[in-house]
Amino acid sequence: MITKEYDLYKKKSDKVKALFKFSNKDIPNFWALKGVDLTVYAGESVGLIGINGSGKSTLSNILAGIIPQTSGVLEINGETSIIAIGAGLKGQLTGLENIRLKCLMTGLTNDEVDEILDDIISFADLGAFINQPVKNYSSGMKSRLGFAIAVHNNPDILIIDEALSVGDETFYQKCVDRIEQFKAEGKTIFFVSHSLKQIENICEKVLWMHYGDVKMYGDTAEVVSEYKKFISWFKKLSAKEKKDYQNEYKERQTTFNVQKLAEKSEKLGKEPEVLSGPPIGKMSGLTKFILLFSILALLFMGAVNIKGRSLTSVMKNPTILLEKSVHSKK
Ligand SMILES: Nc1ncnc2c1ncn2[C@@H]1O[C@H](COP(=O)(O)OP(=O)(O)OP(=O)(O)O)[C@@H](O)[C@H]1O
Repeated sequence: MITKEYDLYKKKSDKVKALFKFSNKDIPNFWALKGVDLTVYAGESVGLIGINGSGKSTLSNILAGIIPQTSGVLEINGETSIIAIGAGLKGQLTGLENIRLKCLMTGLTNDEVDEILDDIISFADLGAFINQPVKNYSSGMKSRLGFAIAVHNNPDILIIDEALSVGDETFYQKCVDRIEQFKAEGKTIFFVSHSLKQIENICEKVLWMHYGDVKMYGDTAEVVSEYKKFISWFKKLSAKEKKDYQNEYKERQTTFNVQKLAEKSEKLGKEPEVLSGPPIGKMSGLTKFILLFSILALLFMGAVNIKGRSLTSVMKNPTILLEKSVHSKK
């Protein structure tokens, strides 16, 4: 059961302040994922759908290893590669430099990059723009470059987050052909899109995310049909009803907690596992106390050392730390 909790600090300094507070009550938090439990097999292509803010990108970034989950075990068999508009591309570098950089980062040698360079350039089909800084690219051009690099790195799991919604029809078809080839090779595809047409075209299965929960997971036709019913029901609501509905679900995302996760897991017969520690401001009072005590002890030992005094003499008379150091007296 994967969860993702974000801290909603207004300023970075609030995060530091939170470290010195022994109560965690006032720290605003938000559960973007409230326990996602899913098994996807090699060769499957899974579409991720849901209204804005339902958790699709959060889930795909966790799958790609870009951000860590707050709790839950994620078992990934193989290399992942994510294509999101502009993700991982460096704006100051040219398209060509970005290709080399991203390929080297995935472990290829310079010689190996040279071997696939022409193919990537030809797939991206950016003409002279390949030598321009990526910051001058349109979103469609960034998507072309991202897609070309990702597919040539030959991942086992390809995650495509809205990257095909900005390209033109010709490029879209070229990507679909490549995705079909990937599927035939037994690779797994996660495809995030607001275009149900694209989802129906590419995916056999669909995961419908709804305010951090899995609303439905199953065959594309079935899930898309239920999703369409929901969208048309939602559209018919008055502006106030829509707002109330959204507020109610958002509220559930702020009041969610480990206890509720445990209850949910129990219902599903699952054991919740907390992997990573809580965000720093959310550590328990005792942990914060131990951490602060250790920092103060280190600073104290540092000061004793700098002053050239023995620990016992400082313990007997701490004010000698304020005197000139023993070294400077010499
Ligand atoms: N870094 C962050 N800090 C705080 N909240 C975040 C952060 N990233 C995402 N969120 C919140 O988590 C929720 C899920 O966001 P996410 O981007 O995963 O949704 P999405 O389904 O991909 O939305 P969209 O369709 O608009 O792209 C949203 O309410 C968003 O505001």
